[in-house]
Amino acid sequence: MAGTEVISSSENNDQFFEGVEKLIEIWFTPVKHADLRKITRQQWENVLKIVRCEIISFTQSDQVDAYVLSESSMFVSRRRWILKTCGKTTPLRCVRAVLQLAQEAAGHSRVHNVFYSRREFARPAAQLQPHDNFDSEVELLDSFFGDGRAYIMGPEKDCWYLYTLLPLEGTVDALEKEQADDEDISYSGPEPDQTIEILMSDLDPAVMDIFTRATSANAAEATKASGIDKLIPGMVIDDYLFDPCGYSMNGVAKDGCYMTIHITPEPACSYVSFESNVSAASYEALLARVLAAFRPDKFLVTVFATKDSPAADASRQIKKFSSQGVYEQKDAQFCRFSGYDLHYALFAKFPS
Ligand SMILES: C[S@+](CC[C@H](N)C(=O)[O-])C[C@H]1O[C@@H](n2cnc3c(N)ncnc32)[C@H](O)[C@@H]1O
Repeated sequence: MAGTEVISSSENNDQFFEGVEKLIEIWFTPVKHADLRKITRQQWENVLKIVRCEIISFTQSDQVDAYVLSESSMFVSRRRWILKTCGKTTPLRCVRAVLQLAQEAAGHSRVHNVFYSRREFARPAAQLQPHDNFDSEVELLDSFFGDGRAYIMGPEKDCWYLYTLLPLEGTVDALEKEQADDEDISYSGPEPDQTIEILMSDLDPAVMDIFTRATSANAAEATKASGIDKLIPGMVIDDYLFDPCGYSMNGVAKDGCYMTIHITPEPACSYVSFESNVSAASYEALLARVLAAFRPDKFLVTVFATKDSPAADASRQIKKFSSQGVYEQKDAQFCRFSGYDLHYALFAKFPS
């Protein structure tokens, strides 16, 4: 597919694929009748050409349209757009086109907030501009959004980059209220929101085998054998098994929650990402289930939660998570943004 480049390593002839994704999430200020789902599939296909990837599957709930892509996933809801792409894709190159479509086709002209994040790539120099370094990514984001802030968390090789807007405390709510009054929508305050992401590397080869065509006949078989279907109950699953290996899935629930998992099983570069906006008072059990399913040697976890989210405390608990002595916490950081708290933590298996 357009963005797929499997590079051969000259050292050991192992196949290399950059599983690490770039993740962009844009929230628009609510406007009566505005809805990003008015953007047609053909229009999204044109946008994704700029990114160098394609739509391979689609599912939806009442609140969210979920696309499995040749390189990861896209989620579209009334006022939130999420694009997560791996390999050598170029998601930031399509932002201008998305902002234009949001205005012209969906009725959204005001950006409420933006989150762009990614882990350090296994091979940063192999990325295409602007993704070959964070400074260029920030420069491009600033050219769209103006008042962004950039953060780098964690130690150099395992660091996690984040760009977000930093409206003054209270401004976002005031803007939303003002907009709601103008539009005659009853304003019920900012929506509680939360996202947990678990980015895992150096995974158990026996688990990774499940995500090859040699072991699993199809995606549904891999989903069941790995226990992915049991991670979060009530999800309608749309899964895809690549040939000869590789796996992607989106899950959508009736209440609007989503989950998404992407797997690069090649032994030289094994990588799995898990993400969901499911709300929970504690993420400890979910994290334990994800780790038991994939058995990574190393993982980093991030939790964003608004102050009124049931997960507001869950993000603090991540700091204490130790998984019965299997993992050691290597680093932890905390940031307070307007309306959101963010926790980042890095874990590695205790040496056996
Ligand atoms: C799209 S998937 C999931 C990537 C994800 N970001 C992750 O967490 O690793 C990538 C895996 O599928 C494999 N693959 C096979 N055919 C592919 C294709 N046509 N496009 C993208 N990946 C493909 C890659 O080698 C890799 O193992």
